[in-house]
Amino acid sequence: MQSQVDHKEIANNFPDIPPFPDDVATAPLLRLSLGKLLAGDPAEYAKLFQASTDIGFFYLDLSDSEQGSSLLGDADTLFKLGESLFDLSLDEKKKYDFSGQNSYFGYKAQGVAVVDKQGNLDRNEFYNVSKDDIMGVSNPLPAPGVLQESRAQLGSFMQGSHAIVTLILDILNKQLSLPKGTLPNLHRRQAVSGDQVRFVKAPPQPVDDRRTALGQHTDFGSLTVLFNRVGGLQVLPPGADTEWVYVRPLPGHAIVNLGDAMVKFTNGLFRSNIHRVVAPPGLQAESTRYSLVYFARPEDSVMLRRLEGSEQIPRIRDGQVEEEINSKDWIIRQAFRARVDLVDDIDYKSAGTEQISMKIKV
Ligand SMILES: O=C(O)CCC(=O)C(=O)O
Ligand SMILES: [Fe+2]
Repeated sequence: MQSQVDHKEIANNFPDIPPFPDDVATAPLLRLSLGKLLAGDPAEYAKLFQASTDIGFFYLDLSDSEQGSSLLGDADTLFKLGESLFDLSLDEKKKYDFSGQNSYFGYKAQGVAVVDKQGNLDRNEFYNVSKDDIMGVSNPLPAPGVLQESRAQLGSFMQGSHAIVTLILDILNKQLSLPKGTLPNLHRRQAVSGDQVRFVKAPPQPVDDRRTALGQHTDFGSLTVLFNRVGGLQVLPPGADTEWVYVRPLPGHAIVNLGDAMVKFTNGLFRSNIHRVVAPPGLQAESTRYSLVYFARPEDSVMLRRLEGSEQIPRIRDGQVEEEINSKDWIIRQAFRARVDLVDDIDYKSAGTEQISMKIKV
């Protein structure tokens, strides 16, 4: 199993946020250094590969390189922007709900998705901003003034996040001995894709009714770069009879996880781990939880199937059938599967690629 994060070397908690409790079970995620990855450190490359196959989640220390520090600064700016964005009235925000037009960009109100088998509804709101819109790859969508005024900041955050995604894809490409550029070339920044920034807000929950805020899921793209300050994110580690454990937010770090596309590209060698968001633990339960995400997804037309050209990627087994689906269709299907307002056949539990990930039974 992986080494425990050493909390002593690094700041334990975020200023102005109640401490994350020490008495809850946390995921022993590997902690990688962006500085070392940028420097081409072989041991760090090996850790990246291990994290990608074992659990598909890791911490990335952004504080030890200029590139990372600049992204941390952009994330700070967007956390503030997220607060003003969600402070708009519900009527105003609902003007930017484009789900009726089969688009996952824009606003998602609280309480539209089923989170568990009892049929309880979600307890968080989202705003998804398209990378293509901000980068000028597609026509701009209507957006509230606070976002219109912040296009430069959004662009800077997207560029910084995408650069990290490209670095990680490039390293994994090398580790897999795939033909040069295979993975990065499926995720070009100027190509049409479902890449997006997501702002998330979850209000404190009533003391006697604390429930799942965001239902269990695997991310459906390639790589997710997540900024958390208040706890609540949980992962279900691989293996039989495992239990949900928290991912402790670490100052100066992003939480990075692999999505379904990486599982499909590697026929189950890499893992897209199931996760969810519950009420924050301990004293943090009284806090409003904001989080900030960059989702990198394959370009829209990319078919989500095993990549050719690597001996390390397991072959398609006899009788195994690969679904014929491109990135765009996969994302729409997964994004809307639990929406009471959009689909008749609710699938709250969709395991994404769990069935082809090699190390778990759900
Ligand atoms: O808010 C978080 O910490 C996680 C959000 C998440 O998993 C998602 O939006 O896919
Ligand atoms: Fe997620």
